[in-house]
Amino acid sequence: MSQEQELAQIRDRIDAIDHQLMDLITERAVCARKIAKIKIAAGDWQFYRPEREAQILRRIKAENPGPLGDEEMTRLFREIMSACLALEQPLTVAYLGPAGTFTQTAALKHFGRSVKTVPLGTIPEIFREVEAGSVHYGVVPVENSTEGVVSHTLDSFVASPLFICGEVCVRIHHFLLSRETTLSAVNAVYSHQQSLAQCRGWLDRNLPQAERIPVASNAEAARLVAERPGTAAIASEAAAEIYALDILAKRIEDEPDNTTRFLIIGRADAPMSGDDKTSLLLACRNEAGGLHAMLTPLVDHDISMTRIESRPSRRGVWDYVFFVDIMGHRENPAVLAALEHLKRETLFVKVLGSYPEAVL
Ligand SMILES: C=C(O[C@@H]1C=C(C(=O)O)C=C[C@H]1O)C(=O)O
Repeated sequence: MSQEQELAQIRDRIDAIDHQLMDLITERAVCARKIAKIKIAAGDWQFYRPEREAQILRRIKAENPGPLGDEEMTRLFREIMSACLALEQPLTVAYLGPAGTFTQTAALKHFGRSVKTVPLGTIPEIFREVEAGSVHYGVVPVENSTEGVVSHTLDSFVASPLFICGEVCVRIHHFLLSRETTLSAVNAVYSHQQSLAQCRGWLDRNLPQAERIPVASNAEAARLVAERPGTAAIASEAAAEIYALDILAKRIEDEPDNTTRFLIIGRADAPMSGDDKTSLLLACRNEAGGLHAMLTPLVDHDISMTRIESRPSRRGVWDYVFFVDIMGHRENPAVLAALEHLKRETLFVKVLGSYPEAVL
């Protein structure tokens, strides 16, 4: 067989496979629609099921035979599920805008591209719109591996009735974007304060003369820079396209593993998926051994803590609340017992939500 004939044969096979794939995806979509009908008949308006989606993605990851990597395979299934869910109910998801922020990347990574993403200007606005029910979910950054906690997000939880129903991590790569074509023409760099901090070393070495100007978001920086000669923005690759800027330098973050964790907030948290986390807001007694008493119930019930953050409580000077993440769902017996124990040992305990551990 000539090389031409062999190629033609394999391409015929690919066409046949695509046809089969289309039939199967269609059959899957019809199933999702049937589920929607059953949900509606039962008066269940909870179309989006984060725990079910996490279970499906975990199974896909575990069963993936290769040669496609797990990340690629789960991404494809993420999009198929997103399209199926959109047939049941198109979700609206608010994120920290404008378009092109890493929070938008996080929203699309978590929900897939068949949702409608709604850019909002501030983190408190996202909380307000989700609370008001004008969007289904919100996505907010909570911590960065280089720069630590996003305090606006943690503080917003203190007075909010919302729950955390998911988490997603995004590897952050920063790009220097500008209308200028050389670094020497740049005399000011705009970005979100966290991004300026994440590229501090690179800026010190490559743009020591440029003023660093913090603005509300990276995408906002890109938007401003598009109008101002002599400036550059630190933002995502996506922002370069949206705001028609040139990329002056790629991947300028100081830490190559720079990752941001985002939370999905909604009016309810998630049922158990089998691999879950629970986020808590705790206040310990302001006395000797108070913090120890707060941690003992977790140790006693063999619960592993993945994070602890303290924030001023705003109730008095040197008074703190703690944001604690633990492994396990709040309905898990060991977690339930630990929560009961915690209620006795602390001033207050608020469960911010249980949710599937990030799969993607
Ligand atoms: C199909 C369902 O509804 C949604 C769509 C899913 C899917 O496409 O697999 C999974 C969970 C839900 O978000 C379901 O509840 O199973």
